[in-house]
Amino acid sequence: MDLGWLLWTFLLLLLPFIIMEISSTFKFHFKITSYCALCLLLSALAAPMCLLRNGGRTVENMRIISRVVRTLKYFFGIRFEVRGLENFQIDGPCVIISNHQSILDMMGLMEILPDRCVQIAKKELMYAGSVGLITYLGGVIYINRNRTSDAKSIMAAVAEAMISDNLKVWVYPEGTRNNSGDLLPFKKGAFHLALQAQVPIIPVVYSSFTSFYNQKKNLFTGGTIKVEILPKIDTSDLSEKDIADLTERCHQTMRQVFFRLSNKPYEANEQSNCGQ
Ligand SMILES: CCCCCCCCCCCCCC(=O)SCCNC(=O)CCNC(=O)[C@H](O)C(C)(C)COP(=O)(O)OP(=O)(O)OC[C@H]1O[C@@H](n2cnc3c(N)ncnc32)[C@H](O)[C@@H]1OP(=O)(O)O
Ligand SMILES: CCCCCCCC/C=C\CCCCCCCC(=O)OC[C@@H](O)COP(=O)(O)O
Repeated sequence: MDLGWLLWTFLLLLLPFIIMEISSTFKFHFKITSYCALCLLLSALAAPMCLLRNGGRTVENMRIISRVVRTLKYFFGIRFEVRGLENFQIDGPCVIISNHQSILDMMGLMEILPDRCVQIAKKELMYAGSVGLITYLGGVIYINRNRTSDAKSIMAAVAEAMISDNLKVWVYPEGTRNNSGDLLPFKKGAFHLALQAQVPIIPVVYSSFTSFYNQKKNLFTGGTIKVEILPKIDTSDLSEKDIADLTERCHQTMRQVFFRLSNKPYEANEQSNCGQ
């Protein structure tokens, strides 16, 4: 057999794998594009409802937004198993911290969002068309992650608003999306905020998406997300010097729960979270 035939046979054998790869890449991008398109569409539908009902930018709009966003999961075969909802039943403000894996997190966020709760988001989200508009109408607080001093002064103002307006604030302490199957070290903003406002912290953990959503493997199928709302952590006896410790404690607790919910054996983390 000459070399040409050998090459053609080899290519022919590879063809099914090439087709499978192209079709899975296509399917993945199609699903992600549909997700973004649906977010834009639902936001465009929710915006007039918010304006008609509440007139402008207010946390009250979050009720409408969460009801609308909760329909998204049916399009993508996502189910939620929620435990610990009773831990949200506290009077007054608190800081809620949770892990952040992907843009799909908006479904998990809205699935359990308590009343009078706004989120901290990167300012770039403001420019995401109708999604930006709906975040503005819902009272989302924007921060510039490239300017620590600006972010800090905004957080200080948020601490005051939490008390005066009885707000809960949802922060992703990893500071960015992370779909690695582990938690990133936590930034300290959420913990400063809780101490400045003298309010408790409620950790929320979502199980790993990697079995049904993985950008690197072009994987996006339906799946079940386990969610656990943990008991509140009191901060009333703590001061600035305890922040590193508190951050580390929350990180460790959430990491343990994350591994348990994701059915993965717990791997002790040698690296300290402090000073990150
Ligand atoms: C249908 C469509 C859907 C609709 C969806 C609607 C909902 C939308 C939901 C949207 C969801 C969107 C989700 C998203 O967009 S996630 C991305 C945006 N969110 C975040 O980044 C939140 C988490 N980040 C932080 O908390 C950071 O700490 C910030 C951003 C505040 C600063 O980060 P930075 O990297 O710049 O600095 P650093 O953390 O290394 O800290 C540096 C030093 O400063 C000290 N320090 C920090 N903070 C404070 C403070 N407050 N007072 C006094 N000091 C403070 C700190 O101790 C440290 O000092 P030292 O300890 O080393 O000495
Ligand atoms: C006319 C302008 C049109 C702009 C179109 C923009 C398209 C965007 C459309 C839909 C996006 C739906 C996503 C829902 C909200 C996702 C919030 C989110 O997850 O933000 C990521 C942020 O937490 C962390 O960002 P990085 O991981 O640091 O990066």
